[in-house]
Amino acid sequence: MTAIDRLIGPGCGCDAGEGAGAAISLDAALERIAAHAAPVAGTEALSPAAAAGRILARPVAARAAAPPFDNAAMDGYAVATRALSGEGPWWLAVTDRVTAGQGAPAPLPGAMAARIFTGAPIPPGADAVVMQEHVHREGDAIRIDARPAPGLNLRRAGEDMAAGQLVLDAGRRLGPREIAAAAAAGADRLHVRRPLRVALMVTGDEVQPAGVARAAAAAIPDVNTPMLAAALAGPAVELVAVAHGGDDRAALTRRIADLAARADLVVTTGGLSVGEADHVAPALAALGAEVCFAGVAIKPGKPVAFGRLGAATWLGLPGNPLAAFVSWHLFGRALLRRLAGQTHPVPARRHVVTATAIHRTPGRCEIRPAAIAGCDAEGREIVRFEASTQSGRVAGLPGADGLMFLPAEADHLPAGALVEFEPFAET
Ligand SMILES: Nc1nc2c(c(=O)[nH]1)N[C@H]1C(S)=C(S)[C@@H](COP(=O)(O)OP(=O)(O)OC[C@H]3O[C@@H](n4cnc5c(N)ncnc54)[C@H](O)[C@@H]3O)O[C@H]1N2
Ligand code: MOO
Repeated sequence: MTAIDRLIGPGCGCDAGEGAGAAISLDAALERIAAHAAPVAGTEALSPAAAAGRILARPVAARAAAPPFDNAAMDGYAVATRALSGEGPWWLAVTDRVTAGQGAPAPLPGAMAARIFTGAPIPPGADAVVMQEHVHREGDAIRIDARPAPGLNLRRAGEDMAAGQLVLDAGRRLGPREIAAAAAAGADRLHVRRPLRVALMVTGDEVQPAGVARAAAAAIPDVNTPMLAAALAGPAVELVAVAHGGDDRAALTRRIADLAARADLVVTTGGLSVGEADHVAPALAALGAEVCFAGVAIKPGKPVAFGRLGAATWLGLPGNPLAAFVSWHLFGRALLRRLAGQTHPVPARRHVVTATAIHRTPGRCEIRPAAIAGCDAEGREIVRFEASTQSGRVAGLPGADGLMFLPAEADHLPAGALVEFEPFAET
């Protein structure tokens, strides 16, 4: 009998035999998230600046060529190279002054020059800009000693983007790089997904806000609420509720039902294990949740669970803070991306080598915080880490650069073993 009675309800489509038994693999769990979480409906149109951090719902194509007209790449003098006859030096009268932002300049008559500034439109007839440092100016004339090549210091219309060119696919998270491209494409409105409504609930009577916990016997400071609120902070998420569920099962059940009615995603921590005081799974069962997995063969994070509760999605993280952190990193972020419609691939894991030997109990894929500590003689990154994984300890997290993955079957890995590593940097 599993902790959750109604594993894999109708419509979920998961493999009931596998899901209801032992913990499934990390990859199988990620596949179930991909298969059973769908992007939420609802989009809005925002200016590029206001869309920062949101997920693009429609592709962006260039409204016009970028740059829109030929313009100067340097401050200097626009000239017509074909009008420079014979050998230099050439003396040219300066007939015009063209600044960035002014209207269309007059055509350049033959062997003359126009003073021009970076970004200013190139006068018709000119085909090169000579930098002012390469010109000798006397009064209203300039002397050029070396023949400029046609196209010198010119930025041609459309050389960055052609009109109509696809610049961004739907599903991209809009960071500074994407917003730069969208703005250059002339987009004044970007269609983005509405923010995801997320409710967060930690459980356990012993878990209290830090100030309360200091004063109370047998209480511990709540790590998971601030940690997950920080992980969720950002324009693509609206944190609609931050709740604390106590160890009263009926009250907890009502609270979860309330959160599920208000949120696209309910994230709980704790109460997932097998003790009588672990009430989250029974509460979910009482509410008729469809559970796609409950238990993944990873360490830490084994009890992590995922399913649906009415129209909401539920992610149950273990209470131990490192287990909650790791399972959020692996599954929470994948689930958020999926619900938010973010389809652009995130950077893949890379390979690194271990600084020291590892002895461990095989069985679960182990995910251990690790810090990059330099490179070996072959240029491979070396990682350092603590001697064992303790799912209640988080003191080492600030010193880590990412998570390393130790294969489930490995009981001994020598120093210098090749392992997978996923950096913490935004993915
Ligand atoms: N008999 C068994 N016991 C346990 C098993 C098992 O298979 N059989 N699994 C262990 C594993 S692995 C984990 S991980 C934990 C997960 O337990 P829960 O998800 O039910 O979490 P809790 O029991 O509620 O809490 C565990 C631990 O974490 C502390 N905690 C909880 N919430 C917070 C918070 N917000 N901030 C800081 N610390 C928190 C809590 O006080 C407990 O010490 O179960 C093992 N047991
Ligand atoms: O799976 Mo638990 O998260 O090891 O402590």
